[in-house]
Amino acid sequence: MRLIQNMCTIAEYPAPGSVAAADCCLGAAGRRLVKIAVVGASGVGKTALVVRFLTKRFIGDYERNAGNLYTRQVQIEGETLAIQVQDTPGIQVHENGLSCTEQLNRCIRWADAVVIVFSITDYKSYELTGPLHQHVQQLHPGTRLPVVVVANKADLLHIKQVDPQLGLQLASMLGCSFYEVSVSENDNDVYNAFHVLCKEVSHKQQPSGTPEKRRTSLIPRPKSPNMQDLKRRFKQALSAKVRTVTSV
Ligand SMILES: Nc1nc2c(ncn2[C@@H]2O[C@H](COP(=O)(O)OP(=O)(O)OP(=O)(O)O)[C@@H](O)[C@H]2O)c(=O)[nH]1
Repeated sequence: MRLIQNMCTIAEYPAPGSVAAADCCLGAAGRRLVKIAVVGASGVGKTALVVRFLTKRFIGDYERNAGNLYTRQVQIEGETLAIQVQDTPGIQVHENGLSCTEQLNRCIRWADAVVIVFSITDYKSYELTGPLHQHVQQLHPGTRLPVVVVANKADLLHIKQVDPQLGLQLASMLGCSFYEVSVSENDNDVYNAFHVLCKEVSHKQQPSGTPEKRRTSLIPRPKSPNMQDLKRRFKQALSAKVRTVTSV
């Protein structure tokens, strides 16, 4: 697809701790980089969502993906950020819980933020959201990774299995933003979901005391009155008064 640039696969990630990985806060042209992984059960519309975000188009049929990485730039609060979006293979659910491949775990560890997608036409995909969120947080010990929950296929109301209210409740319980979208019908909500996530990561990446903050503290304060000058003027006024009094 022509609008998609810099595509590569999960296998090409720098290993955590490598020099390339340490550099990963900066993208091309020294822009700040935000890395987002899109995860969820198979068939919920992850690829469709990513393609919609990148191209504003809905194509309809996608190959089962092997984990492609896409790049685009986004304006967040006046700054152009480089965004890498990782599409991931669908997660299988087994009786004893999630079955995440090492490839998927590597991808989640790599990410600065995660989009968890379920389909309102697939209750099992909704049930996966809680355990998946927990799994994501476990792979990022010591920090709270920004996560957005997206309920897709809102256009398929006639075969709905999940009430949007349930998605909203779950997301707020998990402390995540929630978007109900129809990737096939609307690109605004899709964009908003990614935008909110990028903003959250951007704020997290900006430690206090960064140039932005320091700049504000360097704004020149109004000059305090010059004490020497004040004293001199006070003395002048006083002696003038004394002179007037003496002359009377
Ligand atoms: N009606 C409708 N169909 C959708 C929507 N989003 C995706 N689909 C369809 O759902 C099917 C699966 O979409 P994919 O994007 O391939 O899903 P996926 O989660 O990437 O699937 P895996 O690669 O198997 O993990 C495709 O036929 C899409 O056209 C939507 O919002 N509405």
